[in-house]
Amino acid sequence: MTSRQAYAPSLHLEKVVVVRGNRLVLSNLNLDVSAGELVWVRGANGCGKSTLLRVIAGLLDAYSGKVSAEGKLALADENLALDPNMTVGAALHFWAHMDGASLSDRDAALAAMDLLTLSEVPVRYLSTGQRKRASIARVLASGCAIWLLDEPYNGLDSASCAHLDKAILSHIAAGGIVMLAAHQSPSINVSESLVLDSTGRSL
Ligand SMILES: Nc1ncnc2c1ncn2[C@@H]1O[C@H](COP(=O)(O)OP(=O)(O)OP(=O)(O)O)[C@@H](O)[C@H]1O
Repeated sequence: MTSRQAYAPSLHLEKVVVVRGNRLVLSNLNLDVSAGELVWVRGANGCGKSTLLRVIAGLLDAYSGKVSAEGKLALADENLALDPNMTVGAALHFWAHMDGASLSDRDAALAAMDLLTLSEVPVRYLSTGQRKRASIARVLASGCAIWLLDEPYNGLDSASCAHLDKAILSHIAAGGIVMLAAHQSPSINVSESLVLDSTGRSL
């Protein structure tokens, strides 16, 4: 988290219900997350982990209930929001600029995800793991207080997993919030584990 955040971030979900297609995906979900917390969202395929992050990010509407966030949010999911025809450095700078972040924030994010040597490479040439690292770097460069990371470890080698762990630890130590959806237990300590069951309830 950067010094631009002048107040403590928080997330609050109250009786959130989400319907997708004709299916109840999240059912009466309550959640409170405070500054400095890492929440691991887990559960079986299709239980609603990605849906939850997208609802918090404001990309999907809840059918009912309340979602409120103090602080700016950044989401990294399977959709790579980087222009394939730009270089990695330019694509990340574009988003950092949109988020009100600086070139040095972008450079710090590139360094954190070990992408400096790929800065001049077009996004379309990246391998799967490199694309994932670039997607995470976009969140790191955003300066947002609340990170929503959907399966961020998928496709990463062990060195990149360690880079990501370090970035998450540093973000929560600085008072940020991380919501992390993953099937595997993160190797760093989580503050809370939110387990969704197949009917979208938290266990
Ligand atoms: N666009 C959509 N329209 C209708 N239903 C959808 C849509 N997208 C997802 N769903 C359904 O919503 C449910 C939750 O999907 P979601 O992607 O949130 O699950 P998940 O827990 O992230 O799964 P996984 O572990 O496989 O990534 C699934 O039953 C899925 O089929």
